[in-house]
Amino acid sequence: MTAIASITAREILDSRGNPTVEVDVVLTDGSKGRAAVPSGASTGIREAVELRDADPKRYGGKGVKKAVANVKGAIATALKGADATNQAAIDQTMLELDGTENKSQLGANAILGVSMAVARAAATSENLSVFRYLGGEAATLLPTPCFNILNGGAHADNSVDFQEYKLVPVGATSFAQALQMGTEVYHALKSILKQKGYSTGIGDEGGFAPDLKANVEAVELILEGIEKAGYKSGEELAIALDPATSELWREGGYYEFFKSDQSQKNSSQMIDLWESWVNQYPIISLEDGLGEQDWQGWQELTKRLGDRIQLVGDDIFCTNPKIIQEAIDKGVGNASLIKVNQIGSITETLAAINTARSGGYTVYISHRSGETTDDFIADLAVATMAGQLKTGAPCRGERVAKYNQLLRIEEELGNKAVYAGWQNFKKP
Ligand SMILES: C=C(OP(=O)(O)O)C(=O)O
Ligand SMILES: [Mg+2]
Repeated sequence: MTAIASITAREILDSRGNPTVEVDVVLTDGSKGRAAVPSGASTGIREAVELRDADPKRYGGKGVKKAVANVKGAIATALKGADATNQAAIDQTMLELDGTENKSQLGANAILGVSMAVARAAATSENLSVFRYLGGEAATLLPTPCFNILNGGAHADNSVDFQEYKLVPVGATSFAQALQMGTEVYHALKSILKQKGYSTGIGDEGGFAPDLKANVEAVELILEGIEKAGYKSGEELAIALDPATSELWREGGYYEFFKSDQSQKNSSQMIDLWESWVNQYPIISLEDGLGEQDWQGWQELTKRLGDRIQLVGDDIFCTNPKIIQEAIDKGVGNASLIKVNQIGSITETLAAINTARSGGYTVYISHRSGETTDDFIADLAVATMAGQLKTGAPCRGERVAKYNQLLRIEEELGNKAVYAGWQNFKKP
């Protein structure tokens, strides 16, 4: 047994300039683990609680001193001497100490920071990479990266209603090649935007954030970028979308395109829109195509498009095993996004993945729009053999930290490494 000797924490900044929690764990054999917690902007209503101080004099009420104090106080005391290699017991101790359904007592940001830092320290103690420590010998699958190269919605101050237009290098033969392909198209897109007189300023996840004339123009520009970079769309690179439509949902039960033309659509008109896009373009994955409030619409969407493309639940599932099970039972979606801070511990994240898989759903590991250079999710994607990961554009330090870690993992695996490519997707 390798016991926890000490746990400390501090308030640091994330990529949006908001405070977040960083945790340091030291074991009795001297092994260390550090982790930092991400933060979303377009959050699901049923996510675990991110504890913030609400003191308007510090960071506009966004400080995390309380969460930090909870790590240094109650959590550090409860876990001192605990076996760091028993992740399930570590996480269970924190859940019991918190005692709430949504982690509102200690904060999901406090609990998750410790959960990840303990896993890192335990991996170090066993002289293993994190992906190997969590995934064992079987963990050889490198995820297909989904590069969010055009940002809209809550992640950019532009005219685009939909949040993420992602490039998926399904036809690559290795992760390194996928990264190269995605990056080449990213640069090609930049020159196309410049040529057309659009801004090349970027949004929260490093994708470009131009003021386009229509939401669909983003898809067409990306297809142009693929061609300009010398690749074939639909074969070598395809498109994944996260319109994050919970943000567009209004009380009256309709969707409002409030950034572009103020037009409205009901649920079935939204499904028609997606169907027409899927008919026209090489779209292989659609996340939050309808809002978290629209379960009935989701059932219809799944009936209409579930055989053709991946339908990912993010806001609607919140990485919560109970909600994922409900979705499986009701025929809602066919894939689950997995965000560690939506549920707030590593053990529960793994449970969410197992639940999704038990219903035949694919799993898709994800960053948050507010990130740090912590690269834990790169290892998690390989450890769980998820086969797909999104962590923004191939640009900005906090995004490339994850992609670069996957290059290192691929190198460590050598000829055992397998690139997921098309594995989770249907060809358009
Ligand atoms: C990454 C996302 O954004 P956020 O972190 O803002 O929820 C998302 O919606 O998938
Ligand atoms: Mg999403």
